Parts: sequence; C-alpha cells; structure tokens
Amino acid sequence: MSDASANSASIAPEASFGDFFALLKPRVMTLVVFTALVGLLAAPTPVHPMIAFASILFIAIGGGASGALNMWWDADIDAIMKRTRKRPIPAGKVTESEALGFGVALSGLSTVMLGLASNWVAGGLLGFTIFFYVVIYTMWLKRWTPQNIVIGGAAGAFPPMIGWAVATGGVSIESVLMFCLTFMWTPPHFWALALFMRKDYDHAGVPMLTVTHGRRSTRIHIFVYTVLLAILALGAGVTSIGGPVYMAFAIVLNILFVKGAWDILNRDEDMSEVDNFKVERGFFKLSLLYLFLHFGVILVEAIMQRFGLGGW
Ligand code: HEM
Ligand SMILES: CC(C)=CCC/C(C)=C/CC/C(C)=C/COP(=O)(O)OP(=O)(O)O
Repeated sequence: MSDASANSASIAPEASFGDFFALLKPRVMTLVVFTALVGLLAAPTPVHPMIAFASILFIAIGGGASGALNMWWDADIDAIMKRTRKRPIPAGKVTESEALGFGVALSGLSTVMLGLASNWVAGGLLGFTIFFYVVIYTMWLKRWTPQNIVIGGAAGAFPPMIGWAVATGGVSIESVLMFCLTFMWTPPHFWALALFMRKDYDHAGVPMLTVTHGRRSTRIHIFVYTVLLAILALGAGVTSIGGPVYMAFAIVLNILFVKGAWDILNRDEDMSEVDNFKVERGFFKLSLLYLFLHFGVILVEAIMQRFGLGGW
C-alpha cells in the first residue's frame, strides 16, 4: 500500500453506513449472489426457505467482505485509477484499518454462519472463495501476471457451487458445469473493460493483458475465450442443467456474444479511440446480460424439470 492510501490511514473521518456499504462492491455482487441463488435453487434437493434466505444472505456478506479486503489491499492502486479513486479508502472516508477489520470480521462471520445455517461443505467453499479472491487473486496474481484474470477468475466462479452445496451438501457434475461457465466467461468480461480502461491500469502499474501485451493481443484473447465459452455453453445445453429452453436461449446468446467478440477483434484501433470504445463498452454490458440470462435459463429448466417438463 502506497503513500496515497497511507494518507487515508492517518485521517479519521466519520464513515457513514453508505461508505461501509460501498466497500462491499454491491453492484458486482448482485450477479455473484444471483449465480449462487441459481445454484441453490437448481439443485435437486429442496431447501427450507428460511435456510435458503439465510444462506444467500451469508454468501452475499462473504462476497462483500472479500470486496472490502480487496479494496483494503488495493487502496494504493485504487487511488491512482480514475474509475476507482472515489472508493471509500482513497476518498478518505474509511481508514485502511477500518476496512481491514470490517472485511475480516464479515468474512469470518459469514463463513461460520453459512456453515451453521446449511453445512460445512458450503461454509468451507465460501471461506475458500474469500481466501482465493483476496490472497490468491488480489495479493498475488493481480500485480504479478497478465494471466491474473484467467486464474483469479476461479474465485468468481465458485458462488453457484456454494449455492448447490447449500442444498446438497456436496459437489456434483452440474455445479462443476456452472463453475466452468462462469470461469470461461470471466476473461472476456474483464478484458473488454480493460480495453477501454487500459490507461488506468497502465498508470497504476497493474500487469493486465492490455498493458503487457497490448490491445491487439487482448482482442485476440477475447475472441478465443468467447468461442471456447460458446462451445462450453452449448455443450452444457445437452447435459442435465440444459434442455430445449436453455438451448434456444444459449444459441441466440452465444451467437450474439461471438459476434460481439468478432467485432472487437476486427476493430480499427484508431477508430476505437475516436468513438471512445463504443463496441468494447457494448460488449462489456452484453457480458453482464449474457451471464445473467444463462443462469436465469438454467433456473427455468430446473424448475420445469421439477414439474416434469423441460430437460431432454
Ligand atoms: C477476476 C474476476 C473478475 C474481474 C477482474 C472483474 C472485473 C470487473 C471490473 C473491474 C468491473 C468494474 C467494476 C466497478 O468499477 O465497479 C466489473 C464489473 C462487474 N462485474 Fe466483474 N470481474 C470479475 C468477475 C466477475 C464475476 C465472477 C461476476 C459475477 C458473477 C462479475 C460481475 C460484475 C458485474 C455485475 C459488474 C457491473 C457492476 C456495475 O454495474 O457497475 N464480475 N468487473
Ligand atoms: C462469494 C464470494 C467470496 C464471491 C467473490 C466473487 C468474486 C471474486 C467476484 C469478482 C469481482 C471483481 C470485481 C473482481 C475484480 O477485482 P479487481 O480488484 O481486479 O477490480 P477492481 O479494480 O474493481 O477492484
């Protein structure tokens, strides 16, 4: 942590509830929580609504806590990047030690409470996910290798597995498939953003692919990962998490996503500067819709199958 963030450690501002809430990265966590919810509801074992509600709440708190610890460790680079400089620590609203205490307390609490409310496979997976995001991705990979997103993306792929484990007490081929879907989705999701945020990462000295290998290589990587993701997503359609409804959506969504990646690949670099990365911004937004709809339709199939409809 640098001088920029060290400043915020010495000021003792009156932090509001909103400042602490912002430490939880609530917008990003919406999709994390949604994928966990789908994992929980798509599982074949019914869960008591109170246990389901409590479990999702603890997963949300655990995910948020990991975001707070990410902001604590990254306060120095957050202070440099335009996109992140208004976050609570660089803005001087929350001190580093407050963020650390908040993140550690909520991480411990959410993990133990999830274990008690559901089972220790789910609790253990949540604890491991927090550890993976904070220690493996944030503290180690992010500043070390341009493959940070590819490996670190595993952290964001665990939530549907956690949800599934809440319901079944274990791991299965279905939950591993949901993991793989999110895992393959993360690189195109993030690299699209990195294309139009390259200067931020450049200034902050973070070795994102756009900085180390340039935009051209990043465009190729996005396209390759998107094609692999489409193969996986369509392949999943013929397994037990899929069915005709899933397949119909997956065909449309993946054609759109691959087309978006193709457009990114074929972009004229000067033109993208002129129109302020319109295509890349559009693809980033589409990535959010893509994952949301994929998991939405997995849930629809699971519910239909429960009523003897859907599935193959
Ligand atoms: C290592 C993996 C990932 C990286 C590096 C990454 C990176 C980012 C970044 C930098 C943003 C902009 C955030 C902001 O400025 O607030 C973002 C937005 C977002 N990410 Fe990711 N992401 C990752 C994985 C995920 C996963 C797994 C999910 C959900 C399943 C997710 C969901 C979202 C959502 C919903 C937004 C939009 C937030 C908004 O509306 O502002 N991300 N991502
Ligand atoms: C249940 C649980 C523990 C879930 C965690 C899910 C998870 C790891 C989501 C990834 C979210 C994300 C924005 C990563 C980017 O970090 P970054 O530091 O590269 O992005 P930043 O620059 O916006 O901070």
